[in-house]
Amino acid sequence: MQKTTEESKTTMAYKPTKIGVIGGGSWATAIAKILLSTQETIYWYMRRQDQIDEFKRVSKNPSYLTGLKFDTERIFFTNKINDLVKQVDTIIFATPSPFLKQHLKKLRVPLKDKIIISAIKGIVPEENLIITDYFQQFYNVSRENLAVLAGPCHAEEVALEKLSYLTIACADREKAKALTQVFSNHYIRTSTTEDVTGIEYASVLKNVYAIAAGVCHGLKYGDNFQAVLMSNAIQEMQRFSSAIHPLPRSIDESAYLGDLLVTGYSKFSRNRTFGNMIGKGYSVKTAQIEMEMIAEGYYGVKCIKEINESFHVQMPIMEAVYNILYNRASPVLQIRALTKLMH
Ligand SMILES: NC(=O)C1=CN([C@@H]2O[C@H](COP(=O)(O)OP(=O)(O)OC[C@H]3O[C@@H](n4cnc5c(N)ncnc54)[C@H](OP(=O)(O)O)[C@@H]3O)[C@@H](O)[C@H]2O)C=CC1
Ligand SMILES: O=C(CO)COP(=O)(O)O
Repeated sequence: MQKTTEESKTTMAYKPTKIGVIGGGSWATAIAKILLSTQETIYWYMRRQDQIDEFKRVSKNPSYLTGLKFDTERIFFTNKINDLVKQVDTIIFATPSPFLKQHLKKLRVPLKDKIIISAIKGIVPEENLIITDYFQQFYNVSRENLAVLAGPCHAEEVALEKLSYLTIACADREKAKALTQVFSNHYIRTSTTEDVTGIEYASVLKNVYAIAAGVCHGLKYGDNFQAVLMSNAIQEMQRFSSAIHPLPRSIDESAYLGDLLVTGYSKFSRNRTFGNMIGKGYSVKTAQIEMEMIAEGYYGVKCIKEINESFHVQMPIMEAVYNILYNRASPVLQIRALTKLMH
């Protein structure tokens, strides 16, 4: 009897072997590169067959991280989400949040027995749910089978193999540990945490604060003010996280503060770039069209604003970004008002 229990424990231990990536943008491409350093083969869903055909022809993603060469013999591409889900035990979602439902709409294969990893730093619009809550409520995936990939890590630096640190958040420590093996190589170090919810909200908020940093830069505020803005941003993040998911956490760890800093300061940040354009006088629409990539904070700020209507956390930076992006408020006046609240 004892032996049977031990045996079943062994067979139940999670070992990711068939891993699928969902998404065709920069982050999905960087994740695929990391995975191919630890796995023989991967499965990869992209929405457009023409992109897949071109990828196979030139051995590169034709639109994102175009300097990266791939051994396409080791990649099973598909533009049919069901085909990918059927094949794999572990699925990494790396699409921008506003398009997630568009892909899931076509799904007929159940997800409940898969390990789902969200690499998305956004919230599902309309439902206003963080990604793990969405999969739990709408796809019946248990907490233990849901993980988040977080940390300060720009796809462009992964492409260049610059040393980066990732964090896997999962309620099940053993699964998190198993996943660190998948995401660790000579330029990526990976650690674990159980604060799934806190990390997800922090990953959304840092995008909003990076937009604020960009707006200020575009308005010609200097590094001195940006440092004050970032200090106030981490306090705002701490207040919100404590209200929405009270848990002892060290907000100065790299998945929270580190990600805020890299997104607020890096030239690679889409959110900062977007904010910078707004500060320089571009309209929201024009900035979005010119960027050609997705600034998640644009969508995130609306969701956080709506969620915060039930929590009433004092969030002046988030409010200023919301007013600029959704109420056509003047960036000059909004940031000037914000400077009076910073300390
Ligand atoms: N880039 C990074 O360094 C990091 C990004 N992330 C997160 O990863 C997620 C994905 O971002 P990222 O890879 O940067 O995004 P990108 O801006 O690089 O890629 C955009 C993706 O969205 C798709 N897309 C664009 N328009 C539409 C549309 N109308 N309908 C459906 N799909 C569309 C594109 O598909 P197509 O090419 O077919 O148009 C492409 O796959 C985000 O949540 C982001 O916060 C997290 C960590 C790092
Ligand atoms: O999350 C990121 C870095 O950790 C990417 O941020 P951007 O989407 O602003 O480029």
